[in-house]
This record gives sequence, C-alpha cells and structure tokens, in this order.
Amino acid sequence: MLTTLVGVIVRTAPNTLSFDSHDTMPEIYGIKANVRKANEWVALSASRRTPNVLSVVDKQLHAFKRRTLAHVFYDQNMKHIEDRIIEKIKGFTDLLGSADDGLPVKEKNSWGSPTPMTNPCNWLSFDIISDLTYSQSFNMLKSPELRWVPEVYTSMSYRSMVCLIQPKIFECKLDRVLLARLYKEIISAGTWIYERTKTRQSLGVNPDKKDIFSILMNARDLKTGSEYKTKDLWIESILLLAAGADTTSATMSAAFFYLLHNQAALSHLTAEVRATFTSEDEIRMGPKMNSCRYLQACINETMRLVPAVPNLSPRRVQAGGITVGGEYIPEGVNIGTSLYTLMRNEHYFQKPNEFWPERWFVDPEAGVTPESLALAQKVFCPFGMGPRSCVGWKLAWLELNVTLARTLFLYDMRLPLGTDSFNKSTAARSDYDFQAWAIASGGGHRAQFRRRHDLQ
Ligand code: HEM
Repeated sequence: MLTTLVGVIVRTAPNTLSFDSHDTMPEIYGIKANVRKANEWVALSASRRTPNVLSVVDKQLHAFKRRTLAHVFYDQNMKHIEDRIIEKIKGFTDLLGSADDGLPVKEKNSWGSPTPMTNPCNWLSFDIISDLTYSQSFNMLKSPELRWVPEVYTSMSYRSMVCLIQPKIFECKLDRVLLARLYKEIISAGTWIYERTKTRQSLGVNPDKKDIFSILMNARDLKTGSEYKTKDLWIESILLLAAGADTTSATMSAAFFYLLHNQAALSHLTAEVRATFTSEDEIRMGPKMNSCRYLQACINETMRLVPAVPNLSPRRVQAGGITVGGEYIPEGVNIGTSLYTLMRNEHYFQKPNEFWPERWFVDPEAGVTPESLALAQKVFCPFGMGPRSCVGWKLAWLELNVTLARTLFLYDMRLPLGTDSFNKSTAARSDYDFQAWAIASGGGHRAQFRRRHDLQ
C-alpha cells in the first residue's frame, strides 16, 4: 500500500492530499473542520447545476436536504418500513431455493446449481430502494425486465470516479468523448428515471406508505424557501438508487464471498443463527438479532475489507486554512482519507488483509486484547464520519443482518466443487476482487445452496 511505503500523507493529485491516519479523521471530517465538500463532487450529480445531497457544496442547502432525508431513517419510520423490506428479502431467499428456471423449489438434501451471487444481491437491494423511493419496486428478483439497471449504475460509478479524480475530464466534458458508450447508456437510463420521477410525482404525497418521494415532496425549508421541484426529485432519486443499492449489494456480495471462503466462520455463524431463531418469520431487527454478535462481527469484517465507499472522500480547505496532523494546509487544497487504506492499515488491525471476525472479540490467547479491540473499534468507520457521513446506514444494517441471517437459517451454503479458497501461487486465502469506483464493484463468485434438512 502506497502509504506504507511513503508515509501517512500522500499527494494523490497536484492539489490533493490523502491522510492514512485515524487521528486526522475528525480534523478533516468533523463538524468543526474548516472544510466543505470539494467542487469535484459535482460530477456525482446527474446535473451540473442541480446538486444532490451527496454532492451539494453549500452547507445550508445540504443541511436542508440531509434533514429531510434523515426522516426516512428515524427508528420509528424504520419499524414502519421493515415489513416492506422483509417481503423483498423473502423474495431473495425464495430465489436462492428455486431451480434454474426459477420455478420448482429444490428438493431437500440436494444442492442447487452454482448461483452467481452478485446478481441476486443487486436485484434485492435495487428492489428495496426503488420500493422505498417510489413505492414502485423494480421487481428484479421476480422479473428479468429491469435487470439491466445495476450494470448502468456500475458505469455511472466508474464515470463518477474518473471525473472525481480527474476533474478536467468533467470540466471539459471529455467524459462524453472518452467514455462515449457509457455516457450514452447513462443518459438513456437518466431519461428513463426522469419518466419514473414524473409518474410518481403526479400521484402526489402518499401518507400511508410514506415513501421517500412523499417525504421529499412535503419538505420546505422555512429559512431559505428551498423545496424539491421535479428536477430535484429526479436528481435525488438517481443518487438514492446508487447510494442505497450499489453500496449494500456490494457489501452483501462480499459477505457471501468471505463466508464461502472461510468455512470455520461460516459454520460458527450458521450455528449462531440457528440457535438464536426458531422460525424464519422471527428473523427481523430486535433483541434477538442484536444478540447475534458473530453475525455483526462478520458484517463488520466485510465492511472493513470492502468499504462500499472505498476512496478518498475529498473535502476542500476553506479560507484561513486548517491544521491536520500538525501540518498547516492552506485554503483550496483537497484533503481526505481512503477508507480502504485506513481499514487495512496494519497499525490499527492485526492481519489486516484477512477476514477474521474473531478480531471483534477480546481473546488475549488469540492476540485480541481489550486495547487492540478498542483501537479497531475506534478506527472502524465504513459509513464515514461527521456531518456528511452515511445517512442511510440503518437501512443497510437492516438489509445485511436480516438477509444473511435468513439465508443461513434456511439453507446450507458452499462453494461450487472445485473452487479454491486459496490463491494457488501465493497460498494466501482468496480476497474479494473488486474495483474501487465511486462505489465498490466486484463479484463473479458463485455459491450453491441446499435447503436445511432439519427444517419442516
Ligand atoms: C453498506 C452500505 C453503505 C455504506 C458502506 C455507505 C457508506 C457511505 C459513506 C462512507 C458515505 C460518506 C461519503 C463522504 O464522506 O463523502 C455515505 C454517504 C451517503 N450515503 Fe451511504 N453507505 C451505505 C448504504 C447507504 C444506504 C442504504 C443509503 C440509503 C439511501 C445511503 C445513502 C447515503 C447518502 C444519501 C449519503 C450522502 C450523505 C450526505 O452527504 O449528507 N447509504 N455512505
């Protein structure tokens, strides 16, 4: 890793510094930091002039957008929407148990054919966020019609990353030439989402179902008069599909990968889930789920190794400059920390590149002391930090916990025969292979499922 070779501060672009240290995170991302989102974030909105909650630079407008969206993720509302989410997760587990033609349920005791895991994880998370956003699910788990959507979102994520790290490409509109094919696809997907936005908007506020559109359409900022017009709704919904689906599906797909390649962890987790719950319906958020500490450790370990937002999230230093890690940084410089390098830093995590859920439990014999655990907990921040951290983490946490628990409650799971858990040339255990676009994107692994034989 570059920072291991050259030190804690790396100049990643002429005007950009990356800090590979947890101590400097609050200085860069904390509420009091003299920074704002870097201008380059504009590339993460579908419009150059209309920002979304992730890309907006103006702090007042951001506060309004964030406050509005936060309503969706309040505990009370999460309880209200949990059933809708669980219905989709049931569609996911049904799909894992169906034969290739998607119809007859597999016989007990027989392994299904190898399933490429990225697909159902994508379909599930897009079905959930589209339902929560528009009250109209893309229904990808059940129907192939819209299964092209995740691929276009990967293209968007790739283009956003290119523009974020090479802002001139965006400023001079070179992405339209250099990434012409992707650009065309992205534009036509954007037009398609615009049509959905107008259709949903024409239905008005929906008080019963309380989808995200109802909350946005109702929102007014009394101080500034800001509200969501059609274009804002469109821009925000494009982002929500990316931020709410791609992130969670990348994490879920990686979690399946690590469990499949680590038999001991898979057995431990399966035993925990089956000892905790007595029926599928019982598997939802609540005290029983909270007692599944090994499940939480496996999810945390996945997010540590594959943070869904892996790259530097740049912030622009404001007038007067800022001191970070004892170094003065003048106005106008972009600064940030890559969550990928931070959470694989050996100063904070022993065996940093290994999937080792046991690191989240004190066990001095295994080398986990109260101090090393406290350090790992302090550094672990897959959802970012400060006022621009992830607003949707509770949704992601629910999806990941319930989906993994239900899958392991219902099925035995294995790697297709002949798949290696170790890299043949290095003998190291396989690591998840992913691309660090704006959102991590990877996969390609397969799994086989067999209905649990002791379940009626
Ligand atoms: C495992 C899943 C997820 C991870 C690891 C994740 C991670 C992150 C991170 C690190 C940020 C901060 C980016 C920055 O500092 O610039 C962020 C922002 C954001 N996330 Fe997530 N996220 C996940 C799931 C979700 C979900 C399910 C939603 C739901 C819609 C969501 C919505 C957002 C939004 C809207 C922002 C921008 C917040 C703001 O700027 O105020 N995320 N996410």
